[in-house]
Amino acid sequence: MKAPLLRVHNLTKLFGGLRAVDGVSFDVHGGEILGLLGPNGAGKTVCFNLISGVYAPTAGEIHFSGRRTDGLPPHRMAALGLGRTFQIVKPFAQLRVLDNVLVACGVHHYGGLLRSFTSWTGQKTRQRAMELLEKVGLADEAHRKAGLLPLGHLRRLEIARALAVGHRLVLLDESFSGLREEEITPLMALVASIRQEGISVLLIEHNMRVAMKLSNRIVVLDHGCKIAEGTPAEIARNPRVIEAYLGRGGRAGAA
Ligand SMILES: Nc1ncnc2c1ncn2[C@@H]1O[C@H](COP(=O)(O)OP(=O)(O)OP(=O)(O)O)[C@@H](O)[C@H]1O
Repeated sequence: MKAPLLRVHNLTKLFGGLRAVDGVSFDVHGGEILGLLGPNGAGKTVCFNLISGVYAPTAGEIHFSGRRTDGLPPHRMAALGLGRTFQIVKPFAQLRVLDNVLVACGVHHYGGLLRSFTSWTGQKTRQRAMELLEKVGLADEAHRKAGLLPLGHLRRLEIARALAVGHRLVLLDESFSGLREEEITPLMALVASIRQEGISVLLIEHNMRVAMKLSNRIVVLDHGCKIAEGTPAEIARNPRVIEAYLGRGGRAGAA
C-alpha cells in the first residue's frame, strides 16, 4: 500500500496543564477527504496549527510528503504543498481579490511577494491566480476589494488562497460555517472537485451533513484525544461519538 501523504503519530500539545491534543494519530492518504470532527474545544484547530507549523508539538511526529515535518515553520510547510484556510477569514481587505490570490501564488513560483507583482514571470503567476479564481467561482470579482465581499465569497477566496499553496493537501477549517443552505451545496461540489484533482483535503466541520457527505473517512476528537475513526456510516453509529456530542442517551441521527 502507498505511504500516506500525511501521517500524524502520537501528536501531543500541552498549554500549561491543558492537554489540548493528547496522543493523536491518523493518516491522510493521497486524494482523500478526511473529516476531523469533535465538539467545541476538542483540539481540532490546534491539530491544524500543529500540522501547518504554527505550533511545534510537545511530543509526537508529523510526516508530510515523505519527510518528517513536525517543528517546521508554516512557510516551509507551504513550500512542501500544504495550504490552509482559517476559521475566521482574514483577507487583505484593502487589496483586490486577485491580489489576495497573487500573494499566495508568490509563495511557490517566484520566491516572494514583490516579485510576484513586478517581474516578467509575474504574468504567469497572474494567469495561475485567475485560474484559481475561476475554479472557485470568483473570476467576476477579481478586481473588487476583498473587504467588500460577502462571507460566502470570502470563504471561496480563502480556498483559492489555500489552493495556490496547497498542491498536495489543503486544510479547511470550518469553510461552511455561517453559510446559507443555497451556498453550501455548490461549495460542497467545489471541495469534491479539489479531491478529484488529486489534492487531499483535511476538513474540520461542524455541519454534520456536510462532513458525512464529503468525507471518505472521519476522525473524531474529544478533550484532545481521538475517540473514533472510520467511515461516515461507522462514525454515525459509534456510541462514543454519540455520547461526546449528545451525552448519554443521544441518537446518531441527531449527530
Ligand atoms: N494558544 C492557546 N493557548 C492556550 N490554550 C489554547 C490555545 N489554543 C487552543 N487552546 C485550548 O486548547 C483546546 C482545544 O482548542 P481548539 O481550538 O483546538 O478546539 P476546537 O476543537 O478547534 O474547537 P472549536 O470547534 O470550538 O473551534 C481548548 O481548550 C482551547 O481553549
